[in-house]
Amino acid sequence: MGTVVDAQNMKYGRKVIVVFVLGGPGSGKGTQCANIVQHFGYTHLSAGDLLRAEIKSGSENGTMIQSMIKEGKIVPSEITVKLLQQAMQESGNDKFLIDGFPRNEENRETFESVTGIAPEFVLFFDCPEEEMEKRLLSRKQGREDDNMETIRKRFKVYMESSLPVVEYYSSKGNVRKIDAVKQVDAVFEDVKAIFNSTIEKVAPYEDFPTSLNTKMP
Ligand SMILES: Nc1ncnc2c1ncn2[C@@H]1O[C@H](COP(=O)(O)OP(=O)(O)O)[C@@H](O)[C@H]1O
Ligand SMILES: Nc1ccn([C@@H]2O[C@H](COP(=O)(O)OP(=O)(O)O)[C@@H](O)[C@H]2O)c(=O)n1
Ligand SMILES: [Mg+2]
Repeated sequence: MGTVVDAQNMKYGRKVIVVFVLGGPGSGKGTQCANIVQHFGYTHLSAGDLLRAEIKSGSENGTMIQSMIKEGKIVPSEITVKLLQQAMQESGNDKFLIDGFPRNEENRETFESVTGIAPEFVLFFDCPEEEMEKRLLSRKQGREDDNMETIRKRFKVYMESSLPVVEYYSSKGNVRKIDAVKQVDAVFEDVKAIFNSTIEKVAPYEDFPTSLNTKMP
């Protein structure tokens, strides 16, 4: 029998592992998530990417989401949690990196109450604002929010609304903090050490390639 946490995290007939990946805009969340996927077999779900896909799909909420992103505001949790839940269900995987979420208390509470899932831990990329600003201004992904005016607003929202979420998990001893100002490879060395020591004691992804796309009975 599982522990209380196991029972809470039982979803779709299997135990679900969620790692929240947090850090300021431009701290390197997406970059490191791509590396973690390769090495540890997680499914990467970026809340921002899901919201941008929702805009592109022409959904009824698209216009509202687009204007909120342009203003650096946090989209109502009801929308974001629904998109995350759908993506988790469709993935067929049971290990998720949830990137850029929860970004405020409302995100955190809604996810917790709707899914009943508690994160295994929070991976927190700690990076000075001037480095994040430099990275965002040279990120060439054609994003409407990577301009100085919106970046300032995003930094303000990050300080006022997102950092308190990190503090919440920190007070529960559930945050793994990474020095994100280093080069990509050096950051990944630190990330790997965390995943190797925290979760992957059992076996690395490469040893069980067939287990990933099958739903457990
Ligand atoms: N450690 C790093 N050093 C320098 N540039 C980085 C580093 N990590 C990511 N980048 C670059 O900075 C930009 C923002 O990275 P990204 O992973 O998109 O951050 P986030 O998802 O946190 O906003 C991208 O252009 C990326 O290539
Ligand atoms: N949980 C979330 C995540 C992102 N977003 C919106 O999407 C924008 C971009 O988020 P992102 O995670 O892709 O941005 P980065 O931190 O990767 O630069 C945010 O500034 C918010 O406007 C949101 O409303 N709620
Ligand atoms: Mg990102």
